[in-house]
Amino acid sequence: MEYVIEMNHITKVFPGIKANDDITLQVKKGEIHALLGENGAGKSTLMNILFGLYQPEEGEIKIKGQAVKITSPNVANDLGIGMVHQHFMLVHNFTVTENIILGNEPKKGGKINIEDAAAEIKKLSEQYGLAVDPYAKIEDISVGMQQRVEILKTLYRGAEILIFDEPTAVLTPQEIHELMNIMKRLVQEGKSIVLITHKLKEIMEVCDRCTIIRKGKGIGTVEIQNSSEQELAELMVGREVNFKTEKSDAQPQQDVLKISNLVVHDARNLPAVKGLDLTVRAGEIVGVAGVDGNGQSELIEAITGLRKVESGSITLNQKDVTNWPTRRITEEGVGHIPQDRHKHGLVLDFSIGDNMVLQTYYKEPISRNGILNFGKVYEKAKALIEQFDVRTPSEHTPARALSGGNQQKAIIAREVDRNPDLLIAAQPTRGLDVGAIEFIHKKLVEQRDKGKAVLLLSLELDEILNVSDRIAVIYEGRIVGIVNAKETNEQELGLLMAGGTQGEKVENHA
Ligand SMILES: Nc1ncnc2c1ncn2[C@@H]1O[C@H](COP(=O)(O)OP(=O)(O)OP(=O)(O)O)[C@@H](O)[C@H]1O
Repeated sequence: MEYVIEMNHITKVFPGIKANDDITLQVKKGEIHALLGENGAGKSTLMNILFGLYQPEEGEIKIKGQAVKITSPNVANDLGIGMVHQHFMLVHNFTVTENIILGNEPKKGGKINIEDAAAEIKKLSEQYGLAVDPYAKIEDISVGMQQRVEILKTLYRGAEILIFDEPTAVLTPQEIHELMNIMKRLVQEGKSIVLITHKLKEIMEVCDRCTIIRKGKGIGTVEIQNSSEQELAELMVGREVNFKTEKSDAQPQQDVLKISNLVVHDARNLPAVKGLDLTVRAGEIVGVAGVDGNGQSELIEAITGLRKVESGSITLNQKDVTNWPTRRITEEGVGHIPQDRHKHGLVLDFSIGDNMVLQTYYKEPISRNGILNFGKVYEKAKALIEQFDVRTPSEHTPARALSGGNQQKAIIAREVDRNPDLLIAAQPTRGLDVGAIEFIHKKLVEQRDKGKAVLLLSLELDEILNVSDRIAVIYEGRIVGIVNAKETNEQELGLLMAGGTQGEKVENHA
């Protein structure tokens, strides 16, 4: 059998951790090969080695049977390896074409020839079903289209092997569906794909084989047609995983959050939240379901004091907190697991310990008489790392060096530990592995059972249905329906999310 990629017995050590410990990955030509593992298992490290960003301490790499040394991404490109990163690397005020040819410009008489490039891009986009407008500016196109530009960039450079690093984490369900079709088309046309994803459904849908790694070690490779979601989850985590969150019926009490007729503008100063009403009570989890871009981000930013409220009101425990500064809102009892963990969740250059006390560093017992007690900071951090299973060499490690999923666990640890009256969780499990998702869902339910109010925002309907007690559907900046989670299903929610009207059996608590 011809392998396009052979990574044999790869070992890579970082200070304090063996990120890859004798891992072997063999990818056949024309297959979609999944790389699966818990957060911090070492998937990105292995792919960064393949793309020339890191050098392994041990092991060999063969591309199409030839032993190679991939010393930089340029060498990887020359070997026909392309990488579609999770965080896109595009210049926002350049056009699609300008981005694709950047560093690889076709020249005619010393001048860059944009027309030729655009024609070539059009040809590639038709061949692989990657709809883009070559002359559109990146800042004006959707996230899904930006990703297609990243894919085209690799194809334009002649990639035969494409690495996708959690490509669906940032996409809407519709865009995910399109991406799955694009991947199928790419392999039909002879390309080979390595797909890093935590979503087992996606693996079952498009992949041929799957290599599993656990804590830096290779566990094995399975044929997808002979496997199941349950088996993959168990191989990855090393124990049985429960996909369904166990919980008793909610016992809701008094109103904690009450939002009335709220109007909030977006970054372009256009109305994004347009007269929204919503109540979350102590002892319940309210899920907000909706297609991305219907005012969810602006709603959370308004509640947490990150964005101005134009009109309407937000009350917390009967106190009007509309347009209060963020710190006062936090002190009033709001915890926030933000959507964008890099922008609003962590200071990446601070240690994980320092990040654990971002909102409490100036208070007792972390500080006394204005003096920070580092012993207390690290004692607290150590306890949270242990309790929330944050995989890090130590509490002194900079947040930046943690894997994406472990950064998220650190934020959740900090926010849940403060035991806020209202916990806002926005996409709390994005990028997390199934074992960690199970754990986080349990934590949300625990908060609820302690009599706290939980507001969950998620684009994953599975998550909304699994965790919430009531579900509020947001559409064009308003709550268009509130349903009991036990009495609804994906179809009904999908209809409401698309602006449909609410059926008879819907209760109304807004
Ligand atoms: N540049 C680095 N310096 C130090 N440690 C690192 C570095 N990059 C990764 N690590 C560590 O290596 C381990 C593997 O990380 P890696 O990012 O490969 O995991 P992953 O499987 O991709 O995780 P996730 O699914 O959460 O993205 C982690 O413990 C991480 O903290």
